[in-house]
Amino acid sequence: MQYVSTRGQSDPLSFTKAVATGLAPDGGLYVPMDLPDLRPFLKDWEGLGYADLCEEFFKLFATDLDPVVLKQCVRDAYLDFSHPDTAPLKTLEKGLHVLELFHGPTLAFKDFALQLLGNLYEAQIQRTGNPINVLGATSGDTGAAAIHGLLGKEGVNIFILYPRGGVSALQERQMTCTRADNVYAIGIDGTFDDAQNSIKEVFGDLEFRHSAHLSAVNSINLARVLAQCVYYIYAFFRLPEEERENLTFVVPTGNFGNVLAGWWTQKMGLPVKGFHIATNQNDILYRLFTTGKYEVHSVHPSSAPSMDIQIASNFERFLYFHEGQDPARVREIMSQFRDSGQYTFADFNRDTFSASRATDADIQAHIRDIHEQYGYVLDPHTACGFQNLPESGTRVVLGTADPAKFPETIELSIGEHPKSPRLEELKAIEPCSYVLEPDPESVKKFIHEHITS
Ligand SMILES: Cc1ncc(COP(=O)(O)O)c(C=O)c1O
Ligand SMILES: N[C@@H](CCOP(=O)(O)O)C(=O)O
Repeated sequence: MQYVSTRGQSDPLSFTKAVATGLAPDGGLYVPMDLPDLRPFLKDWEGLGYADLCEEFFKLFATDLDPVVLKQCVRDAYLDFSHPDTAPLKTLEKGLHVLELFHGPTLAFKDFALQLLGNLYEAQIQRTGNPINVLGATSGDTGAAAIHGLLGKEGVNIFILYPRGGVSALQERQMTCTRADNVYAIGIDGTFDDAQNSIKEVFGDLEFRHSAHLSAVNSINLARVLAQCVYYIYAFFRLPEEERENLTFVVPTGNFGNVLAGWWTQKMGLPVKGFHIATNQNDILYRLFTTGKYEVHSVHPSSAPSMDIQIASNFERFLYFHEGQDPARVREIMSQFRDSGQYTFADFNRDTFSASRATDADIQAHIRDIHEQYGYVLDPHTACGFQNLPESGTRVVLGTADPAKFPETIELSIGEHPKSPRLEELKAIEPCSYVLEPDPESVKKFIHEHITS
């Protein structure tokens, strides 16, 4: 399987090369040259455990990776998940389920891909003999999961930029209380978008990228999106047969990586009716999917802070398919968007997507209502999924984080203060963090100083 850039001006690469490269040299994102047809495999995959399913899925994509290495990477990735089902489906009532994706080591759905990516990077280091320096931007969860996925691995430094004051206190502790001397959690005065733009520019400096052996952990990295495809297939098989028709996945959305992964599985033949994009008050994707206009507004901090994002990087992967896999069109649209902060589609095809936006008041109301109705506690991101929930068919809401990461909002909503032992133990550790301007030159200087010292 080969991977091409959405902007069409970089050479196609194999899986291992595309994963190692992260952002394509032309600034685009890697996508499979062709999405494979999963339908011939689905019957055999039903009943597989999570790791086995993940391995079978990746065999179709990681075609240049030694199958023994792939097996080991996948096996190890899901060992530290605390639930025997890895991604359990919690039924609230017939036709309404929460897919709990927060039983991994950092209590958010990012663990599904980042534990695996950490192992793929370790295998890369062993294969090439080169160290890697990982650079990422986070609004809270990616940073924690990336750090955990790479902690203790030989030959790795981890640089994570996050908005100071823009992540929850416990998310910040997950990044700053590691006691590891190869982890650099860097607070910036700016938004997640500023951090993401800045690291994209750093990756765009190809000379620096190569000399510093930089690797990406955000969902610009193809392996992230592929790993996130697996739980949609797994969830489908966990539904009773009569609930598999008319299935909508409801996906709390920020950087568009999670819902894109689901949409790809549908394009590959998983029989899903549609996807519901659930944003918080930072609603660029809601506005796009309801009006056809993609326009940046400023970010307003919300009680679902990991989704305080305006410039959704995986929108470009959707755009590539929306524009008939025409990289020239992608370049034209992305360039206009970059210059003016907006793009209006004359003929926007929203495919099988619907969308909603939730304010902070809505988030609290959903946490309260679902608790009252079902005795179930939602985290604030998952709560966004209950806004304008599609009324018919089967709805599977993706539970993207453990409520214990956001105890203040839960307390305000239902008067309970959820706790998790994994988070409580961080409170005894002295945090270690750095502060930087979110400009690419400062980031490069910081990385250079710390990898050469
Ligand atoms: C808890 C949580 N929910 C939802 C999202 C949205 O996922 P995505 O950025 O892939 O759209 C994120 C991160 O963005 C998150 O951390
Ligand atoms: N919500 C994310 C934002 C980064 O998204 P990614 O999927 O591109 O890594 C976070 O928690 O950091």
